[in-house]
Amino acid sequence: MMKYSELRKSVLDANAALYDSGLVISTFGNVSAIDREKRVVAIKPSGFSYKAMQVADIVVTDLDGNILEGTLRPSSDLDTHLELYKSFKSIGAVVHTHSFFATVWAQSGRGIPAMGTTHADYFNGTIPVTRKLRDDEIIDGYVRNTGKVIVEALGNNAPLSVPAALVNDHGPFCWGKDAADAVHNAEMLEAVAKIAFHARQLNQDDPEISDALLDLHYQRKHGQSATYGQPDSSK
Ligand SMILES: O=C(CO)[C@@H](O)[C@@H](O)COP(=O)(O)O
Repeated sequence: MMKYSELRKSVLDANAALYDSGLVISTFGNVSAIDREKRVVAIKPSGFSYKAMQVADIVVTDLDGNILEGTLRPSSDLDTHLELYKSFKSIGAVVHTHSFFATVWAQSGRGIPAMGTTHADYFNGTIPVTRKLRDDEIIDGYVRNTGKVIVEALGNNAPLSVPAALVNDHGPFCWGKDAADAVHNAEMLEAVAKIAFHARQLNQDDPEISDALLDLHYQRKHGQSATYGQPDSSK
């Protein structure tokens, strides 16, 4: 009997959605989600085929990483996911990918500046890149402190206002209020990373958008629930 079947199913579905998005190849990347009331996290098993994954393969741990349900080894990024949940109280899920353009920015050691409204619709400012992790932070077969450098890089930004960071030498981590939101943010990150890469190729001096335009797009949003001008029913 699986005690955390609903959480595990939501994480299985999000990992499947991540694979279907094309943002991950092979077994790169991972998705987890947290149940803050039960104080548990469900995460993808390490190195496991997305196509073959079943609910019973999703690993459940406590917030210290102790396995509570599941027989497989949890993702090698579990410590990073747990650190983000402990530091960012407003998030419900974490996604890691090696998506092409976001990873290009991460490996270049540069954050993605807000150069257009597409960026501003989802990220309220520069998407930060972390410092490089040092060789002495490689301990017992793991790169430690990845979560710590993400939290440092985000600085004073509210986690859900800039729901992504680029880990230097590695790749992007994204998060959201739930697993579907986190996967969507990973998709938007890759779209924005690709636009910014090519914009910079055309114009090295491409300035960032104004604070006013950033604020308009980030705060206003768009769509039926947007807060700008009400539909003119008189037309
Ligand atoms: O970079 C790697 C593996 O080399 C990890 O960040 C990730 O992409 C995949 O690791 P897991 O399969 O989740 O353990």
